[in-house]
Amino acid sequence: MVDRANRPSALSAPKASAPGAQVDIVGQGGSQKVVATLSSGESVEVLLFGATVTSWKSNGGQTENLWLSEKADLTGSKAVRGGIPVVFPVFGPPPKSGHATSSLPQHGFARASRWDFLGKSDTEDASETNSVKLDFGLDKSGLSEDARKAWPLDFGLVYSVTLSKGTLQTVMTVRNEGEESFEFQFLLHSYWKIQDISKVTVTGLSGTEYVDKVLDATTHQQKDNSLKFTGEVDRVYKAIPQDTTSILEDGKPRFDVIRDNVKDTVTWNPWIEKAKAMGDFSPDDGYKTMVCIEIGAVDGWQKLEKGEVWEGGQLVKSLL
Ligand SMILES: O=P(O)(O)OC[C@H]1O[C@@H](O)[C@H](O)[C@@H](O)[C@@H]1O
Repeated sequence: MVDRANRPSALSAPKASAPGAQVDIVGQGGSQKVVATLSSGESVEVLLFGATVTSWKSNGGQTENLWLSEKADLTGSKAVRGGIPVVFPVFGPPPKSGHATSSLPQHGFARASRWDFLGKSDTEDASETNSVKLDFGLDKSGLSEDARKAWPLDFGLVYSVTLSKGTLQTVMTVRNEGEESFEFQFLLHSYWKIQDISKVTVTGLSGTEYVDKVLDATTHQQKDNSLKFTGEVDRVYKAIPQDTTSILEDGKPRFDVIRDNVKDTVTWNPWIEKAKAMGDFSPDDGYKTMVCIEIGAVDGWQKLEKGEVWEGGQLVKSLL
């Protein structure tokens, strides 16, 4: 699925421009975003702040696939509530002490840093003209002073967002550009837009162990092949053997989320009380129309030695 050999190196120049896609940079300051639209109408919007995908429309531009809070801060002051925030280099609250990420905020700095737009390019399949790849880059020089102090390592991230007719691919490349090795976690905190959470089932997790953060933070086993949402869910599924997790509505496939070189997936819905408690979550009953299926590498740590590169991400099919 992902051509590792042809990935751009961290912060390298983009390839030639893509035919058939309109790409614009719109807005000012912290609200600046890249908007790409295919000639067939599908579109994607990526806020430079956090390289957060805030909209993905398929079906000729008719179907919005991402949930975005009505109170999401889109000004570059705060991580976005909705879309696809990028979690790096730590997932959740960092280890209390003794780890290089310990002084970072929850979910790390990537979602709250301004990224560079590196450019648009053709996809790897030259015959597939109706698609466009957008590359975004972040390195040490793009961090706030606080984040740089908390994680003073030399790294280069390239995040590639590829829009095709019925799919969106989002892939991260992490490069160790320093002298010392470092450890990281990575997750794509994707908020999928659905019609009615009471009709949603998630499949493709059976037989997998998960940590239930709502129940008791201990490990359980997913016995059947369908996860339903009848209350708050916050689970970390680890080392999932199969590549695809599917979201069904009313028994009909809605999204296929395909992991690429990552093994873990978080399932999250805040439900009534937690949704109300979040100042930037709106409307209050918005939990009914979203489900987070978040692929990543969060069980333990990925280690990169000097000069090494890691890559992982997702391919998502919108099946409406
Ligand atoms: O409010 P935040 O930092 O965006 O996090 C939202 C949720 O993100 C999920 O990935 C975590 O598993 C939850 O525990 C957390 O509540």
